[in-house]
Amino acid sequence: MTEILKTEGLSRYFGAVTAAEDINITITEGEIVGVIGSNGAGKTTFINMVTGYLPPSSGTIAFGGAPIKGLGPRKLMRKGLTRSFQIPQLFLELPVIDNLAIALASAEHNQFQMLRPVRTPRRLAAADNILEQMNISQYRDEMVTAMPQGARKLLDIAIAMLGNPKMLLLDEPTSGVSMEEKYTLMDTVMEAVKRRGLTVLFVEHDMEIVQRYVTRVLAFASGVVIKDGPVDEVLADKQVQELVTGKRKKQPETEGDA
Ligand SMILES: Nc1ncnc2c1ncn2[C@@H]1O[C@H](COP(=O)(O)OP(=O)(O)OP(=O)(O)O)[C@@H](O)[C@H]1O
Repeated sequence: MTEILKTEGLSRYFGAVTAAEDINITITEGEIVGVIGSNGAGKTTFINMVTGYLPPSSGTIAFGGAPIKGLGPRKLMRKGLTRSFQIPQLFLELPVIDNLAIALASAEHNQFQMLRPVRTPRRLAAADNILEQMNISQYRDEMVTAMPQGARKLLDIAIAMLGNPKMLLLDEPTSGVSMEEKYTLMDTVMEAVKRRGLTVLFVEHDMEIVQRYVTRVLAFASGVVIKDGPVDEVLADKQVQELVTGKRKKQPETEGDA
């Protein structure tokens, strides 16, 4: 199995706050990995460091065997590492098709070049293709504001998939999405992911979604990975149930405890 992402000793501090500390993980090609943890556990900090949005305080990151620490999001995108956001980063007052064409244009050029046409036939073809795969072609010429939340999430993930990445990091793909829309959204994303053979790491608070779509889980608490393993094993872990899923209450210490 080929290693695609490896972090060693990855840490990030904000003054006295330890947002992430000594994260050592290795992900192999084709894995679908869930990242779980309570609020403030360090999940987004970890994703931000890996995708070039936040410089680590220390540690190393390798993608496809090459060091990537210090590279910005755009360079990482060109190497095949992309992401989506908890709150979709979209131009709300532009048509869906233009959001895709602009994303492609800005990924292709070092600086967004205002005088070049954005809607080229090649970009439109790529955009139409991904809209179809994500089942949102019906919104092609609508403003983003006309889309329900689930469809906006799909558009944001479609943008992340545009440049044919090798690995996709999704920050809470189902947050803000209604119960009825959640499974349809995840089925659509996973079908596109499997068709393209992508490796995926996604942050998720909903344990039903985690159980249904991932094979491996990283559980974060207080900036540290407390458990990394197969989904059933991690979700059954006592410490994970106490600190992350809330399935088990932490037992009060008795007098005899040191
Ligand atoms: N820019 C920042 N400045 C200061 N502290 C920060 C900053 N970003 C994150 N933190 C702190 O780092 C810790 C980890 O935050 P992070 O956002 O990574 O957690 P999270 O697991 O993604 O939480 P959530 O599930 O709420 O999104 C928290 O204590 C948070 O307050």
